[in-house]
Amino acid sequence: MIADDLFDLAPVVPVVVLDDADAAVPLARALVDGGLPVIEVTLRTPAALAAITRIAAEVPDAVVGAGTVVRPQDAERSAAAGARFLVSPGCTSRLQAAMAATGLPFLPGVATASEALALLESGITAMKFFPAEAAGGIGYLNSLRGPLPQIRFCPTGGVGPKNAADYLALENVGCVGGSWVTPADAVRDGDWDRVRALAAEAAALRTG
Ligand SMILES: O=C(O)C(=O)C[C@H](O)[C@H](O)COP(=O)(O)O
Repeated sequence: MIADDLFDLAPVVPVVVLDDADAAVPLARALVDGGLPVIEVTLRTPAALAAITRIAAEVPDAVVGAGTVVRPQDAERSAAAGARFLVSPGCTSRLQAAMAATGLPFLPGVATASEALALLESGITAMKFFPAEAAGGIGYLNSLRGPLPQIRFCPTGGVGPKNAADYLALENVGCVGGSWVTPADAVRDGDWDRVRALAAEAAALRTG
């Protein structure tokens, strides 16, 4: 799988923050059952790597990756834990090299045309656009399409049920990411029915 393939698996990538690795498997099952097999577990909590390992081992239909990859060692550790893709909020040359060295597909974060151009020089055409709403939103992404039609983005940051369909309608958007599918209280309370329902709504966003 290359990074561009991630875009074809699901319209929405849930961005998950897990404090308890025991919640990882039921959470992932709820997302897969709802129709969202691609799951980004952020490395924001000590439980994250264990959560990735458990999902990779126990939920075969899920494609679990690591988010918030910000240091070169995060890339190696995520790969060792079983992550199948990597996502970073921004990128540096060291971080790019470390992510590439894992052999995994990765979505490096960009917020400007220059950052996108720097990655394009390495042949990278799939990127995260972060923080999507704060960095210019739909208008900005649409403006990038003229000079950079070969790049497809996963906008994340401020994307939710109100604007996700509008992002997905852009030709240079492959999928969107966001935390709204896995609200903190639902995860804390183990309300997997709610997560499954939110995932089903999100999975239905891609109209064609
Ligand atoms: O953790 C990372 O690697 C990030 O880059 C940030 C997340 O993707 C966004 O914080 C999700 O944004 P919301 O959907 O607005 O909550």
